[in-house]
Amino acid sequence: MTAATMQQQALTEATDTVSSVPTGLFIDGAWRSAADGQQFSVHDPATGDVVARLANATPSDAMDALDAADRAFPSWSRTPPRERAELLRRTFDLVMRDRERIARIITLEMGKPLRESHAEVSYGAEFLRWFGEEAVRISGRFGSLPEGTGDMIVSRHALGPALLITPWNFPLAMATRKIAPALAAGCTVVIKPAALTPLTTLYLVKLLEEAGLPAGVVNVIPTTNSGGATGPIIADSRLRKISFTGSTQVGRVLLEKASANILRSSMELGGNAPFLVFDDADLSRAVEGALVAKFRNIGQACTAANRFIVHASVAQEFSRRVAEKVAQFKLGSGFDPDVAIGPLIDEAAVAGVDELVQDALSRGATLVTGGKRRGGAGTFFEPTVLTDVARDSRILREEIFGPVLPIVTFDTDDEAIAIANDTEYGLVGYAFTASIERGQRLINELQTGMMGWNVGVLSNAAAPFGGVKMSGLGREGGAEGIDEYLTTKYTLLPSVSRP
Ligand SMILES: O=CCCC(=O)O
Repeated sequence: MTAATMQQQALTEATDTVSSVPTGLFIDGAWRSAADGQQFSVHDPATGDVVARLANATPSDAMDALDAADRAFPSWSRTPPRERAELLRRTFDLVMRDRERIARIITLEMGKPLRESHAEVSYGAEFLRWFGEEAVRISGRFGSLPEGTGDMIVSRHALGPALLITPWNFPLAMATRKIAPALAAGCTVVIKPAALTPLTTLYLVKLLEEAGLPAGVVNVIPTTNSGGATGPIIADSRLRKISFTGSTQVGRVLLEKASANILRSSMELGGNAPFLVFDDADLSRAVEGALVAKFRNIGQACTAANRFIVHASVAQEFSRRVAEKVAQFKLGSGFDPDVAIGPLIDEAAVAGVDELVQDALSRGATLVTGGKRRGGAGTFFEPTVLTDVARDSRILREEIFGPVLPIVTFDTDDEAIAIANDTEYGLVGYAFTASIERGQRLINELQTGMMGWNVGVLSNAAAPFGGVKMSGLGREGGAEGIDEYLTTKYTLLPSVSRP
């Protein structure tokens, strides 16, 4: 079969799959249309075509969702952890059963190449399995006061109803990374998926329903009126937790709103990841790492390497090898099996990336490959490599969120670390060096929540994902992920004399 035939067949299958995605809101265990009957459209970014029309949740729907989550909380938080775990495990099995369908939905609504959508399904499903396993390991402790006058019990409890706001770039994984720990902890949720990519979440909720989800435990409110729908929920004192993944700008607004009721808040915000290549690095491994750290998800990941900081003695060779590979990347529909770079999510994304490239060029950067948007239908930007990027270029300060790889050089370790830390963000850093001492120094001195040492991708359900500085608050995944949905209670009782 030719690539074109395979692409057409995959697109047809995806369109068929979308017809099995519910188009309503899911509130209190039932699918329904929006209170005012309004709908909105979801588009395929590769063609601009409308792929679905969905109910557009109103503020009144949103409050119904919170009511349902609040009503369900007492019973769900007392449901035995093993039962909560088994619901998550059954959902994991159903996601794996339907992985082909889910991958197609992701590519159709978000644009990434189908093989990357498959990788997202595996990655996203793991949060269901991992937190199912964590649900039965929520523990406290017992101790005595140092004075011997009392005994203390430290217990942990589900926080209450949680609002989860997810982004468009990993429509499955960002939903499971929040829903799974919340449910494992005993919290109930209202989830608002990104209006650009709500189909994957709706399909996931259909699977949760099939797995036996009790009414009200998960409620979904796709909407184009994000602030209008979530504002009243955040202002309601029954809500006890907010978890958001998205831009620092929006995170700051949500934190301000959340401060009114002193809400427990998890914020997974922007990044500006440095990618350091030292003179002792294995260059083949560094090039391989650079390609995945930059071009995974078409560069649209908060973890995407944003600034390539390369030792002057290897910069020319590194740039040559990277550019040679990038120039071969095929740009096109994610359903084409040969495509490495799909469309950006929308017009605004293309315009934003273009502006950053133009700014860098105007300050003297050299364009090695790519550099412009592709004409015709869809929102495509060529995979691009820039060298000699001036330090004051916007592209080194702002999150690119697109397939552009800018390279700067350094001479000393001190200089490399200073450049890497010269940002308000601190999500992840990548470092390629064979030196253990240098790696250890970087662990201590890179101002980030995560570090990839000789690897270009590090996301995993078992790992605590999160940042420092303006990259956010809290951790998702790992043993730490469930803590975000639990509160700690200390109880003191008089000590009794023990033998
Ligand atoms: O874009 C944010 C999430 C990226 C990831 O989980 O690897």
